[in-house]
Amino acid sequence: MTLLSSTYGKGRVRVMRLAGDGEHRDVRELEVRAMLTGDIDRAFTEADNSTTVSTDTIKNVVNIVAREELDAGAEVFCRAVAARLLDRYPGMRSATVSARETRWNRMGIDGAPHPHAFTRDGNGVGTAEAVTDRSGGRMSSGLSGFTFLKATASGWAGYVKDPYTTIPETHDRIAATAMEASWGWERDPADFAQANARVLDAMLRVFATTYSHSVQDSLYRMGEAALAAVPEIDTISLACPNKHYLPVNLAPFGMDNPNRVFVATDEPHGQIECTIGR
Ligand SMILES: O=c1[nH]c(=O)c2[nH]c(=O)[nH]c2[nH]1
Repeated sequence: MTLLSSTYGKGRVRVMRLAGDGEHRDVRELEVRAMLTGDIDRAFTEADNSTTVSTDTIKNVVNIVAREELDAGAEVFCRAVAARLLDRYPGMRSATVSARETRWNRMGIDGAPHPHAFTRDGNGVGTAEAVTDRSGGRMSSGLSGFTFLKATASGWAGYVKDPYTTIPETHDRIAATAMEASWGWERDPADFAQANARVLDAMLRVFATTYSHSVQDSLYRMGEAALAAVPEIDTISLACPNKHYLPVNLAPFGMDNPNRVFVATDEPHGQIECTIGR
């Protein structure tokens, strides 16, 4: 038998960092996963742990870097953890460190930002990943489970019709999704958080302001807009369920339903995915 590949590390390392002083605080909450490859195979094949760093130690490295990097955004934090693991453990070949961010929005009280009270942003989580080996690395950022809809200006028509087809064409429907998006950095932007916000703004502007011929059509044009808006990214991947809202048949009650009453469904759902580059 042959061990074809191996990796290991620590998942779901939950770490909250506080920056600021006195009354004023910034909060950054991440769930981190740190995975290593390298000189680790004999732990799998020979029951020999002599080159294996404990996953408990990997968790400790996450917390140590957290103490040192109180102000770093998720991307810079992931890269710092990956770099520390490779610096500290010469037997390791690569480190892949990813994070999911719980975003805390500063409360506004009497119209003013509160110095240390926050509400949790319920729409999706931010993601970041640093993949680092001894010749360099690559970073990506993203959003997971970001949910949005438009109530008209969306249709589905002109598709293959055959004896198996039952869905009617429509030029007016609800389009809704919970988006998984990630974009790759060709170079660092001046500010990751601001650049990420521009990626999202560009995508939502296209979604909201243009007619959607399909989820496919919207995703491609949203990705194009993100690439145009942020020159530092070189790819963007989008994966979107088409969360169907199906018109309810009210004819048995003598009522029409010109796209006013729908049943909200989670399953089955269309699943539309693409990756766009320059
Ligand atoms: O935007 C859509 N894309 C599809 O591929 C599809 N298929 C379907 O039944 N409805 C839709 N809507």
